[in-house]
Amino acid sequence: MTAEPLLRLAEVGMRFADGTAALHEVDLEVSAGQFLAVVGPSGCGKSTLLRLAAGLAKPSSGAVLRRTDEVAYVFQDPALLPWRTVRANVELAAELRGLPKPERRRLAAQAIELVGLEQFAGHRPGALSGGMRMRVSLARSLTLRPELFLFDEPFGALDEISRERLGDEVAKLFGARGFGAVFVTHSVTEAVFLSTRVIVLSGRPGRVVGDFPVPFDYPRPPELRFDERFAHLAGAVSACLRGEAA
Ligand SMILES: Nc1ncnc2c1ncn2[C@@H]1O[C@H](COP(=O)(O)OP(=O)(O)OP(=O)(O)O)[C@@H](O)[C@H]1O
Repeated sequence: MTAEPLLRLAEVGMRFADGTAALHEVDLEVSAGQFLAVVGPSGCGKSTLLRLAAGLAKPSSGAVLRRTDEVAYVFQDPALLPWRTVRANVELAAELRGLPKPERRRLAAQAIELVGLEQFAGHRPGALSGGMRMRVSLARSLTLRPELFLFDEPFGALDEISRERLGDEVAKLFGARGFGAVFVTHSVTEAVFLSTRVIVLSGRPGRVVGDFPVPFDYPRPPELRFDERFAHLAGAVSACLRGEAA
């Protein structure tokens, strides 16, 4: 199986105009059905890496090759319109694409069901918890059936329980849809729980210092987080992040 990768970064370096070097010779690949988690110290260039992957910036050296335009970018701010209901917010992406109303409705209803918000479809964002708002944001990106998801620390502002629940949701969606994903996080547990592979970046300029395949099958039960093999792998990723030899 040699599926053409959806995204490939080849020896990517990034140096900003002010001289700040953010990334150094980063190589990575993501194909459909691969969920790549990226961890690294603060300021090591993780968001920069996602911006390059999305085509929002050009690398100063190396190449970014993306085989799809069907990309969803999910970040910490759910960016919902407060005056619109959950349903109307979820419909927004399809609306901006110019899809006819019945099609938008259908896609939105499907996505709302996928993230378990059916009972709240008529509510406005102000009446929802932070975790629920994030679910609305996820549902909105799901309507366009993206091939590649780019997540920039999407659950960083949530409490631990909401964060784990959303992690469970994302793992479920990935198991069902099999998109390609790059997920930036500060949480090693989140990285291991969600991904098929964890990449560890060094301090700035970020370069790949660890690459850990994650062997657990999907669907992943929440209790996996307490499994001994899980703890062992998370421990190895943490040690790498702290700069200890594996
Ligand atoms: N447009 C820019 N011009 C100059 N420097 C920048 C620019 N954007 C980012 N940087 C710097 O590049 C480095 C990497 O930033 P980036 O936001 O990618 O890091 P990060 O790993 O996502 O950080 P965090 O984990 O804290 O969110 C930082 O030192 C940042 O200050």
